[in-house]
Amino acid sequence: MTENVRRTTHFGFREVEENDKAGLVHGVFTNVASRYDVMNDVMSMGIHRIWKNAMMDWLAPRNGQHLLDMAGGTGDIAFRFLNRAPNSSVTVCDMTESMLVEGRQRAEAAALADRLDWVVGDAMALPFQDNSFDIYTISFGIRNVTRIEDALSEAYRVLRPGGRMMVLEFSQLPNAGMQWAYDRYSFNLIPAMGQMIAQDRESYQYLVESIRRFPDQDTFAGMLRTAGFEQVKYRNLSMGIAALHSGWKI
Ligand SMILES: C[S@@+](CC[C@H](N)C(=O)[O-])C[C@H]1O[C@@H](n2cnc3c(N)ncnc32)[C@H](O)[C@@H]1O
Repeated sequence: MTENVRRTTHFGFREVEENDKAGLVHGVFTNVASRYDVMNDVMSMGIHRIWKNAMMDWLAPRNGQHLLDMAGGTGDIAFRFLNRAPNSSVTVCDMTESMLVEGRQRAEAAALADRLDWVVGDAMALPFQDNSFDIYTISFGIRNVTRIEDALSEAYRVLRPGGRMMVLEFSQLPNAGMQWAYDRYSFNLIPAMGQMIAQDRESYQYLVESIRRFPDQDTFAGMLRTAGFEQVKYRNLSMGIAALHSGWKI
C-alpha cells in the first residue's frame, strides 16, 4: 500500500463470472500501468489527446469545482481539468492501485499534488457520501465495469443536485463499411502492437474486445436517463470511434 493512496473499499462481487471480469480488468491495468501513458499515445496515434481535450471543451471546467474522475488511472483527465481550472480540486478514484501510483508520481513532478486526492475504489460501490461532487467524469473506464447500471446509479448518488456527468468512451461507427475497416485495424493491429511494445498481447486483446461489446451511442444515452440523468446528449468523436455523453442531476 503506497502512501497518499487511500484504500477505502473492498470488492464483494455477487457472482463468480463478475469476479472473473473484475479480476481480469484489474490484472490488465496492473500489467500495463507503468507503460499505460506511452501505450495510449502509440495505440491511438495521439488521438486520445484530441478526444480528451474535446471533453474539456464541452465540460468547461471552472475554479472552485470539485471533480470526481472515476476510473481515473494515471490522472490524465485530472491534469487536463486542473490545467483549465487551477483553483479546482480533483479526486481520482480507480480500482487499480498501480495506475494511481503512476498518476501520483506525475502529479508530484508537475507540483499539482495539493489539488489531487487519489482513492482506490470501485465504480459500482463508491466510497463517497451522497451529493459530494460538482462533476463526475469517466474516460475509457465505463466499458470495463462489470455492472454499468450500478456505476451510473452510484455516479448519480455522489453528484450534488445541479452536478454534471460526462463519459468519454469508445463507441460505434454509424457506417458499416467504416466499422469493418476499424475492426480490422483494432482486432489485428492493437494486440500485435501490445505484444511488440509491452510484451502483452492478451491485455490488448481484452481491450479491443471490450470496445466491441460496449453499447452504441443511443443505447448508452438511454442507460444514463434510466439512472436518473436529465438533458442527456452525446457528441461523436472521429465519426463515432469514440463518443462523449453528458447528463445532469437536476
Ligand atoms: C483505459 S484506463 C482509463 C484511464 C484514464 N481514465 C484515461 O482516460 O486515460 C481504464 C481504467 O479503469 C479502471 N477500472 C476498471 N473498472 C473499474 C471499476 N469497476 N472501478 C474503478 N476503476 C475501474 C482500471 O483500473 C483502469 O485504470
